[in-house]
Amino acid sequence: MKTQPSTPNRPHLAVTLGDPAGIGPEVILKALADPAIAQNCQITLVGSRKLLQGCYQQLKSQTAIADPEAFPILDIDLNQEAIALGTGNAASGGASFAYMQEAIARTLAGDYQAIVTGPIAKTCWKAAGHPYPGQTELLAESAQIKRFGMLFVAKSPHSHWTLRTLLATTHIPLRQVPDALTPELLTWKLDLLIECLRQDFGIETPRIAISGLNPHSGENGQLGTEEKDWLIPWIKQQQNIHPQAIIDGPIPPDTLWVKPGQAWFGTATNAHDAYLALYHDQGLIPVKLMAFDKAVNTTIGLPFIRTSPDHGTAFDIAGQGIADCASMKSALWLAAELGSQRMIGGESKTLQSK
Ligand SMILES: NC(=O)C1=CN([C@@H]2O[C@H](COP(=O)(O)OP(=O)(O)OC[C@H]3O[C@@H](n4cnc5c(N)ncnc54)[C@H](O)[C@@H]3O)[C@@H](O)[C@H]2O)C=CC1
Ligand SMILES: NCC(=O)COP(=O)(O)O
Repeated sequence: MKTQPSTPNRPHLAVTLGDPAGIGPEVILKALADPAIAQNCQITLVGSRKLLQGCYQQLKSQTAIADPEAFPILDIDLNQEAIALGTGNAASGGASFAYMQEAIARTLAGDYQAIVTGPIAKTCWKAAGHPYPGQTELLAESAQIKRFGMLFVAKSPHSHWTLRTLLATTHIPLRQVPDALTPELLTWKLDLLIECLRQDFGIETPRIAISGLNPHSGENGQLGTEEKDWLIPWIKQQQNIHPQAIIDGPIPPDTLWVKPGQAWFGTATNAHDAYLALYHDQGLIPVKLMAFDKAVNTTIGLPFIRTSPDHGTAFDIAGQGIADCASMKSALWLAAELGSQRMIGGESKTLQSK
């Protein structure tokens, strides 16, 4: 295994390949073709060396792609013959699960400051006998953390404004959402968000917008009662508990995204520092509309940094060389930035040559 020089404040990132039948290896090697990334952090690739080599050899004549041998590789070569690009199955799910287990164990042992994960398919994990809703839940369980959150971070290339969206509930059926949403759940999600904004983004006096659940936030109970019954009183209570913050809401879910949309394109300057969406698609439809090629999925509440691109395994285009690596690049940048910040234990620091 080759090693890279260890430089102060240059965090060490474990980068898992994700599902080997998907676009994870391709977007990772494409992203690492930008030399600025490795200037700001140390990278160890976690996954099959053979697969990385195959990806590199296949694509090197048609696109800018890094030679995987330029990085240390934790080689995990599982069931290679049963894995076919574009077809996720139990073998590919078992492999991506093993990559994650290795990265998590070594990160918990102190080898890495951050894990950047390639996308996995939940169905393939299930087929391999690992029925987790996602990587987020595996990370939290392994770190023995009960309170964690899925926060999407995207920096606008138009205005440089940063969109931050926390999901209050994540991978559960829509039908279960109203019952899962409770004042207790929202209280600790909001606490996590406020702490993350302070620690990782240097925002001591955050402005946070909270979505309603029902159309028009229930229209005073006529279109749904959750807002009237508990969400409005809960927000008032939280405003008293967090006097340093401004907590707005419940904002009708359709209009909540107008201001961030304008801020993204540079036509508004007074958008909030973060948005709390009550369920997966309420938050991720606007995030992906604005920033599919930019957004980073981060897990907050863990004892280490975790980032990931916002997209999935894209089995439909795997092996074609056409996958866009921009979201993976953003995930690597953000992990390096947050890692170096936490290492110096200080204020927000923006990396060079971004
Ligand atoms: N962080 C993670 O591990 C995530 C995993 N997934 C998983 O991915 C699998 C597939 O999910 P889908 O809903 O189909 O979402 P997807 O993001 O994999 O694909 C949706 C569409 O976007 C395209 N696309 C995705 N990433 C792209 C890229 N980098 N460049 C160009 N085109 C790209 C795909 O070709 C497809 O047409 C599921 O099993 C899901 O669980 C989904 C989201 C995140
Ligand atoms: N839609 C977001 C998503 O699927 C993220 O999943 P994971 O990071 O928990 O694997």
